[in-house]
Amino acid sequence: MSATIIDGKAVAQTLRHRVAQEVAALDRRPGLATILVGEDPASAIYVSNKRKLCVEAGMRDRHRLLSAQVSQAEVEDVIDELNLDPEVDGILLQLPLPKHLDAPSLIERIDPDKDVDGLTETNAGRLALGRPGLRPCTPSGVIQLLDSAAVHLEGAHAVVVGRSDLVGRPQAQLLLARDATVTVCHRHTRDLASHTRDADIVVAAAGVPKLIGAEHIKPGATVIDVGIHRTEGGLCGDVDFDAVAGIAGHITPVPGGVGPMTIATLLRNTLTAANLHNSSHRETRTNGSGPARDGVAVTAGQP
Ligand SMILES: NC(=O)C1=CN([C@@H]2O[C@H](COP(=O)(O)OP(=O)(O)OC[C@H]3O[C@@H](n4cnc5c(N)ncnc54)[C@H](OP(=O)(O)O)[C@@H]3O)[C@@H](O)[C@H]2O)C=CC1
Ligand SMILES: Nc1nc(=O)c2c([nH]1)NC[C@@H]1CN(c3ccc(C(=O)N[C@@H](CCC(=O)O)C(=O)O)cc3)C=[N+]21
Repeated sequence: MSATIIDGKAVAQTLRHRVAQEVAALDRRPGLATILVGEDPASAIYVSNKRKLCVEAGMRDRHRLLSAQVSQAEVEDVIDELNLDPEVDGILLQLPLPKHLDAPSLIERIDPDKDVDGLTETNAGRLALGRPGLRPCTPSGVIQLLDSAAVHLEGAHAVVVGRSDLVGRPQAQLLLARDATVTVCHRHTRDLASHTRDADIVVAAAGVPKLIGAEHIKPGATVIDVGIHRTEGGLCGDVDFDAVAGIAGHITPVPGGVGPMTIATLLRNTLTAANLHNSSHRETRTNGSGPARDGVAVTAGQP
């Protein structure tokens, strides 16, 4: 094995520690609300991890567990209530939702300034236009991992495998915002390996176990594995780690790579949202002009 392993667990811990320090200095504790519909065991584990780390960072934890049979209107009511709750700064609607629910319209119902997943049309639009806003946690965490390993992004050829709303598409936009030359691959891509083999950076987010093998990677390239699969042999990603680690320059493991960064970034986004709410509250008190609605105080190029 020649690749340097990017330790997502360690980078995530550093970020969570930084968030906790900032939270401790605030007058008001930021609050994160998680909504879980149904009993999918993997989703339940993710949400409980998010809640545990939220409390560890000194934030307020709100949780709504809804039955798998809940109606669209009932979920809408929960979102409306959390949108109005001044103690809630961030709302996370865990995906996927049961098939009878209309996920896009529920996501769209979340107040964009509480949308810590960065999935509303407003925040997706802000990202597409390079404006400040809340960014999706996983792709934003990937950028932070690349930065932690001092991987050069400007002018690099980055190939993103996948174009989902949650990962691939925002990942491509974040890399573009950092001046990478970006190729996006998907199910209709002909000859995937011909694209990835040319890449300085490959971000694998296809949801296919061990899709990316040695034949897909240029020697010395950076390989980021977003995929997570539970198999009989334990967790694995979209990358065949053992095969690729012999060729890549940098590689993220599964577990211990992107996953922990997703949660740490969720906490950072909740802090960002709280700072926004605190400053708009102050403005309301001082000049009575109402809450600032012009976006979130982070710079456009940041993850
Ligand atoms: N570590 C973490 O924090 C997170 C991990 N994940 C994991 O990441 C993976 C991707 O998640 P998500 O984006 O939500 O998944 P989706 O299923 O929503 O999207 C998968 C994307 O990959 C593309 N794709 C599928 N098969 C291939 C293929 N053979 N070649 C090229 N492209 C392909 C699809 O193309 P098309 O659009 O044409 O259908 C689609 O755009 C999953 O394993 C998921 O569990 C997800 C979120 C967070
Ligand atoms: N609205 C929404 N936002 C999400 O961000 C979201 C979602 N829905 N639905 C599901 C995916 C998946 N996801 C993960 C989060 C943490 C780990 C994680 O911490 N993984 C650990 C391992 C944990 C384990 O043992 O499974 C690791 O990779 O080291 C993985 C995956 C967030 N997602």
